[in-house]
Amino acid sequence: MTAVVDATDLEKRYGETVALSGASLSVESGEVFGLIGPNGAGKTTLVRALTGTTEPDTGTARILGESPAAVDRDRLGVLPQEFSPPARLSARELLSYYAGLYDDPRDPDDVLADVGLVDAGETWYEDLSGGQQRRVCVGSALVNDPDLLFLDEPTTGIDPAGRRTVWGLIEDLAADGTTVVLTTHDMAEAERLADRVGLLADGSLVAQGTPEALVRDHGGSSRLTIETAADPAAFADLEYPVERPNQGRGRSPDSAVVVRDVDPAAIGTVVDYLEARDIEYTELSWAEPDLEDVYLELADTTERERTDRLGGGDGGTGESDLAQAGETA
Ligand SMILES: Nc1ncnc2c1ncn2[C@@H]1O[C@H](COP(=O)(O)OP(=O)(O)OP(=O)(O)O)[C@@H](O)[C@H]1O
Repeated sequence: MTAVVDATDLEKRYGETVALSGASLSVESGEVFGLIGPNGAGKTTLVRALTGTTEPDTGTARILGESPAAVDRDRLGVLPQEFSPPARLSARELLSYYAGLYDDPRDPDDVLADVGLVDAGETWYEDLSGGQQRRVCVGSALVNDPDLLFLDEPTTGIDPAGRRTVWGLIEDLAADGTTVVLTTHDMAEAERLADRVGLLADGSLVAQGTPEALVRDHGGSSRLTIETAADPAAFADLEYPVERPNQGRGRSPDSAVVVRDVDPAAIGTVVDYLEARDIEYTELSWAEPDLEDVYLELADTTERERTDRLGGGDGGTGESDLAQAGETA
């Protein structure tokens, strides 16, 4: 297979801020590569360095076999995170306008249909909803039928049905051989669309792999979540590890405990334990580890490392985890 995106040791500073600190990645032809990571990790800067809109301080980047600034724009599609097209053009006019910039564009009406906006074709951009606007922007990155497509948070602000339209579109593009690099904060999106996922933290890729491999290597064990006001200390005699849920999962840590590593067949023993000790609970739910667990674990580990490096840490325990993650990358 041919590497369509090939970046080695990219570094980029903005004054004192280190946006990229040795980011390397390679994306093969026809792959969908998902880039995930916390706010400020460097995802947009990496996309900008790979698409020729910013120059890295050091390191090398090649896309479609050329330097990003030299690549034939007819072969490249880019949806930036911030994109504000002229407000007083209709959705159809905007797509026609962008189509006119290329030698052999797609029919704008087909693109309008692809992004699910046929009925809103005559509406001015400024009168579209936020999600519809984003869909027009996605369409504008597709009008030249690119071989390589960068989508920086394509579905932000799009409702669940619209998100599925965009997901289907990306799947169809990938099936036709388009190489896609996608940044997202939506772990379900990364897990569903990406052949491989790279986790960027603190300016470098700390782990890369298929979603399955990342979950296997870094996702930890299964979670049995018990909605209860009881303190984890009440579970001291339970034979499984017990912890508070991570706040990244949108739960108040005081309203639940998580029991790790319980086989589904053994859930009954945990229920017996709760009942024998009169521990009140409202709900039990069991889940396999997923990409969100990987994200929370590795992003948290990197943050602890960074804080320790800056001398403000509490001696966190993530060193060995990060070393392991580095080996994966
Ligand atoms: N043009 C710029 N000038 C100064 N600092 C910048 C610039 N662009 C990015 N940065 C800084 O570089 C770091 C990385 O930013 P970047 O936008 O690449 O992160 P990100 O991972 O895309 O974040 P988010 O998930 O919030 O979009 C941040 O600290 C940001 O403030």
